[in-house]
Amino acid sequence: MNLESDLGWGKKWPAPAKINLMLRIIGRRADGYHLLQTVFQFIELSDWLSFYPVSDSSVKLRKPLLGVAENDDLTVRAAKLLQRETGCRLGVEIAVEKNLPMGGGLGGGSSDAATVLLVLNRLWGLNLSIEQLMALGLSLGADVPVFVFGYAAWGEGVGESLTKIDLKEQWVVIIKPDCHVNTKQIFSSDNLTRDSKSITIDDFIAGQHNNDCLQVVCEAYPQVHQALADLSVYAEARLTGTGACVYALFGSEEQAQFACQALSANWHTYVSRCVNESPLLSCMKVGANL
Ligand SMILES: C[C@](O)(CO)[C@H](O)COP(=O)(O)OP(=O)(O)OC[C@H]1O[C@@H](n2ccc(N)nc2=O)[C@H](O)[C@@H]1O
Ligand SMILES: Nc1ncnc2c1ncn2[C@@H]1O[C@H](COP(=O)(O)OP(=O)(O)OP(=O)(O)O)[C@@H](O)[C@H]1O
Repeated sequence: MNLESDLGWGKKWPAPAKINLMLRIIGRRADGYHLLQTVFQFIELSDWLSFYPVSDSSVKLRKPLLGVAENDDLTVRAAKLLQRETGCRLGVEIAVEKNLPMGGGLGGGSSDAATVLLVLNRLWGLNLSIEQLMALGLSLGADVPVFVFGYAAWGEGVGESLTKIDLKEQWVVIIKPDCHVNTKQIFSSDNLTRDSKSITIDDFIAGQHNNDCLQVVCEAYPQVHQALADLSVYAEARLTGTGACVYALFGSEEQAQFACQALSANWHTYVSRCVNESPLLSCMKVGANL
C-alpha cells in the first residue's frame, strides 16, 4: 500500500444517516432559528464518499448530484470552507455515492458535509480539533455538528449543544414517502408549536417521543400522514426531523424485515440498524491505527 492510500485517499468513507428520536421546539432565536430539544441516533444506511488528490487548489465533484448545483453542494461548500479557514492551498476531487434520500429528514447532505470536514482535515493535514470542525459545520447547517461529534446525542440549542447518550441499538424500518419536505418551509409555518415545555433526558427515556413538526408536516404532505398510519400497524411510528421519512424501531432484524417486506408493496422502504457510534467515527479510528 502506498502512502496516499494509507492516509485514505481513494478509500470509501461513510456518511451515515441520522434519525431524530424526538424533537421539541422550545423557543425561537432573534435570527429566526428555533431552539430545540432533540435526540439523534445514527443508522448504518450511508452515502459513501471518496477523495482524490488534484494538482491544483480546485474543489470539484466527480459527478454533481441531480438538481444540486456543484457550488451549492454541501460537500463542495465544506471543502472550500476548510480551505478558507486554514489557508490550505490543496485541492480535491470528491466522488459521492448517494444512497440517502434528499429532503428526507435523514440528514444526508449534512452528513456528507461532516464526512468532508473530518476526512479532509486528515488528508490535508490540517489538525483542526473536533470542536473547531463542529463550529465550522454549524455554519453549513444545524445538523452538521452531530455528524462531526460522532456519537448518539441529546441535542439542544439549534442542535449544536450535544451531550453523548447511550441508547438501545435497535433495527429501524424507514418509509420514504414520495415527496421532498422543505425544512425551511416547515420551520416558517404559522401553525408550528414553538413553546413546548423543556423536558429532561429521563422524560425522554420514560417515553416522551413526540416531534413538534409532525402536525404541520402531515397537513402539508398527506403522504407522510398515510405512511405513519401504515407503519404504525407494526410498531410506534415516528417522523424524523421535518420528514419526509417516517420510521419505527424493532428489537430484531427478523421483525424489521417482516414489516419492511409487507410495507414495500406500497412504499419505498429501508431497513437498517441504529448505532450509537457513527460508522464514520468507527472507520476513522481504524484509519488512525494504520
Ligand atoms: C430538523 C432537523 O433536521 C432536526 O435534526 C434540523 O433541525 C434541521 O437541520 P438542517 O437541515 O441542517 O438545518 P439548516 O440547513 O441549518 O436550516 C434549514 C432551515 O431550517 C430552519 N431551522 C433549522 C434548524 C433550527 N434549529 N431552526 C430552524 O429554524 C431555518 O429556517 C433554516 O433556514
Ligand atoms: N451533498 C448533498 N446531499 C444532499 N442534499 C444536498 C447536498 N448538498 C446540498 N444539498 C441540498 O440540501 C437539501 C437537503 O438535503 P438532505 O439530504 O440533507 O435532506 P434532509 O435530511 O431533509 O435535510 P434538511 O433537513 O436540511 O432538509 C437537498 O434538497 C439539496 O438541495
